[in-house]
This record gives sequence, C-alpha cells and structure tokens, in this order.
Amino acid sequence: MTLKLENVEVSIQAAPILRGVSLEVGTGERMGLVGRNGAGKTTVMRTITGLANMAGGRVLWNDEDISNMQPRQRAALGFGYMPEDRRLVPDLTVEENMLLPAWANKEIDGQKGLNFVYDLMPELTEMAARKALLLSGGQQKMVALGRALIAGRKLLLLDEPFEGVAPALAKRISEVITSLKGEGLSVLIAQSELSHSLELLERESVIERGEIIKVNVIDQSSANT
Ligand SMILES: Nc1ncnc2c1ncn2[C@@H]1O[C@H](COP(=O)(O)OP(=O)(O)OP(=O)(O)O)[C@@H](O)[C@H]1O
Repeated sequence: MTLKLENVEVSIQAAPILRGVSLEVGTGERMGLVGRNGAGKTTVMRTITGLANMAGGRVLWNDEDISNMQPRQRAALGFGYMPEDRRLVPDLTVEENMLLPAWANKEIDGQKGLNFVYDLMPELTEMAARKALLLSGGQQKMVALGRALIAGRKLLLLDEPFEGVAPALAKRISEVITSLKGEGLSVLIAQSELSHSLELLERESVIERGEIIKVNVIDQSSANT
C-alpha cells in the first residue's frame, strides 16, 4: 500500500499554505516530514486524512485517487492520525479515548484494535481505566498513539510524537513505532527542525514554506540517536 501526494495545493483564507507538495510513502516505510514551525507539516497530515480542502493536486492510495474521499472513509481504509495536541477527552478513560475512532465509525473493529494495541504497548493495559486527565503529557502521547493505531493499521500519521516527551518515554514511543515495520504499516512522522530525530526514519522529506525542498535517504549507521 503506497501513499502518494501529487502537486497538492492547499490555501487557507486565500493564503497558499501548501504549494505543489509531492511525496510518497511506501509499504512499511517510515518517512519523516521535517520543517520549521509553520512550514506546513500539520496541513500535509490534514490533507492526507481528508480534513484539509485541497485546491489542486491529488492524493493516491495504492494508485486509487482518494482526493474526494471523506475522512471517515479514509479511516476505514486503515489511516490513523495522531494530532500534535493529542486531543484526548479528559473525562474519558484511557480505553474509552482509544475507542473513540471505533465509536465514530462502525467499519473500525474497536475490540480487535484494542487487542493489537495492548499487545504492542502493555503499559496501556495498566492505565486502561484511568481518566486521561490524570496522565502525564508523555503518557497522553502514548494513548494518542494507541488511539491512532486503532484505525491506523495501514498508514499512521504522527504529528510531533516526541515533542514535550521525557527521554525515556520518547525512546519507548520510538521502539513501538519501529516494531510496526513487521506489520507492513507505513508511517509518516512530522517533526520540527529543533526536536528532530532521525533514528527511526528511512527517508525524510524537508518542507519549507509549503514546498518539499528535498528528500534525504537516511543511513541508519550514521543517524543521530
Ligand atoms: N486555520 C488556519 N487559519 C489560518 N492560517 C492557518 C490555519 N492553519 C494553518 N495556517 C497557517 O498555515 C501555515 C502552515 O501551518 P501548519 O500548522 O501546517 O505548519 P506546521 O509545519 O505543522 O507548523 P507547527 O509545527 O507550528 O504546527 C502556517 O503559516 C499557519 O499559520
């Protein structure tokens, strides 16, 4: 399953935000999207999930043009999104928060998703009954990652998954993402230039003012940790 963006244009209030963005994420590939604050990373993510309106270009999934597909249909294709601000509901438990995508979309099997997530991140089992508001910021990122995985069994879109997370938890999140390779899951990870880690990426696209300016192939033997 390959994701392709072809010459995507997005404008917000007549201001061009994405200017001809093209990128490709292959099956099981971990691709980075790196750029400064405001470069357009979140807008790329929102375009892929169907939350941003495109003014031009196409989004292809396995060569099918999904540019006009609604966000819920894309979730049913196996797209999962972890927004930068986590968007957990404070009064719901960890488990309820993770089940939200399945509650909103009958095509997503919540129980199957939960089994997968608890298997991958056993620490979430221990927190399952706790309210989200009682968790640390880093724990909330773990829950948001778990929730993205409930729907995101083919393509995972992670917006700044390490931002504001203590090193030990960041390492754990990185391990979890790495272990998804065996599942054939494609992952796109947005990171800002300042909190930029290469250790789990195979390639990265660099975005500047709404344009991809280059794609780097990452040699893991020399990547920063
Ligand atoms: N709803 C909106 N209304 C107006 N401008 C917006 C809106 N959403 C995004 N923008 C603008 O679009 C540009 C790209 O924003 P985007 O959030 O995609 O960048 P980003 O690379 O993810 O940055 P950050 O890391 O700060 O989130 C910014 O200049 C931002 O101000």
